[in-house]
Amino acid sequence: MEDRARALFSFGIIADVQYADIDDGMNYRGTRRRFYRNSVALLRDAVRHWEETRVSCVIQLGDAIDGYNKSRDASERALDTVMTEFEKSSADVHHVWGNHEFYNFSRDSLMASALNSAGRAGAGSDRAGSDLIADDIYAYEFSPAPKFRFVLLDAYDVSVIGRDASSEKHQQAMTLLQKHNSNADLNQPPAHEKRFVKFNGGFSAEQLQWLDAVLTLADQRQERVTVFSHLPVHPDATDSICLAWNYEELLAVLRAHKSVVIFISGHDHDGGFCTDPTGVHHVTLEGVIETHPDTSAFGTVYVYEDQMLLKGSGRTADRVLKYPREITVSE
Ligand SMILES: Nc1ncnc2c1ncn2[C@@H]1O[C@H](COP(=O)(O)OP(=O)(O)O)[C@@H](O)[C@H]1O
Repeated sequence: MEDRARALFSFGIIADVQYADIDDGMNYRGTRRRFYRNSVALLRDAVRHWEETRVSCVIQLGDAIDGYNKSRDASERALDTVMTEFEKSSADVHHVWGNHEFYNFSRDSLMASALNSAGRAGAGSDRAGSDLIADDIYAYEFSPAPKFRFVLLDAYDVSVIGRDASSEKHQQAMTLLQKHNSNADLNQPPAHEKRFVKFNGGFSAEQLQWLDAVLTLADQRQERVTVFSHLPVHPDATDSICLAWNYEELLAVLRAHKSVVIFISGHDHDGGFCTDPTGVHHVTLEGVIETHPDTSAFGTVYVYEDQMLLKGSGRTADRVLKYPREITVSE
């Protein structure tokens, strides 16, 4: 691997910590063990590593605490436990929201919680004060270093779990879900288009338009853009059940902009990776919750002029992520 000291900057990535103060269990299909209590210890190790590495920022890719906390009236306590570890980071931590955020909290309470990191975008954002794109859409962008831009997406913008039952977007999501899924239990996937389950969601037209505008500006400025979302959007980078509902629309926006270099998501605890024909790399990060206490699952990404190097820890693999296109002054 290239000399890491020469990197322009570096950042940490971690997904699906899903902490709960309960004994180990299994995933729904009974195929993977879940280490609910130990997951916070793996997070602690990751933060310690990033402190030593002196990363510029950390991106938490969603599902910070597990839905089990809700029924045990332990959501706030579990969130405090996880946040205590993130607070040990001297670098800013940016939080993406996943399905388990919505099992524990309403959208309004998330907006008012420590999981709303939009204020940390600061001067790097194009918007004064780094506002969200709308009062109720948790998506924002910022520049972690000159010529680089990070975009955090809200994959539960149109969803049943992420929207109040009385809202238009909830109705819209329910109509879409029931059109594709006729099961009585909407968490049970249909035979085809398995992604149409209640624990997934999608991006509104408003969010797609905003992303398109951010990427247009980034193209003009010749920036390199990395996009983060809880749900994966590339069928080759994940199990089909884990995809965002309207992943094709999101992919079309990414493919239309030469500034986009990497897309990073969580949700699929087994992880995944592919490179789109456009050259954009899609990384689905392994979930901490299904990671044995003896190992780990997180990444430290070293950013260079022409590529990023993902240095994986434990079951996360190392990857060389070459940028798809040269950027030249004449472009
Ligand atoms: N095949 C399925 N049929 C019915 N319910 C399911 C199925 N798979 C998952 N679920 C339920 O959907 C929710 C989310 O699934 P889970 O595996 O916990 O997601 P995550 O990977 O985000 O933790 C849970 O309440 C789980 O019990």
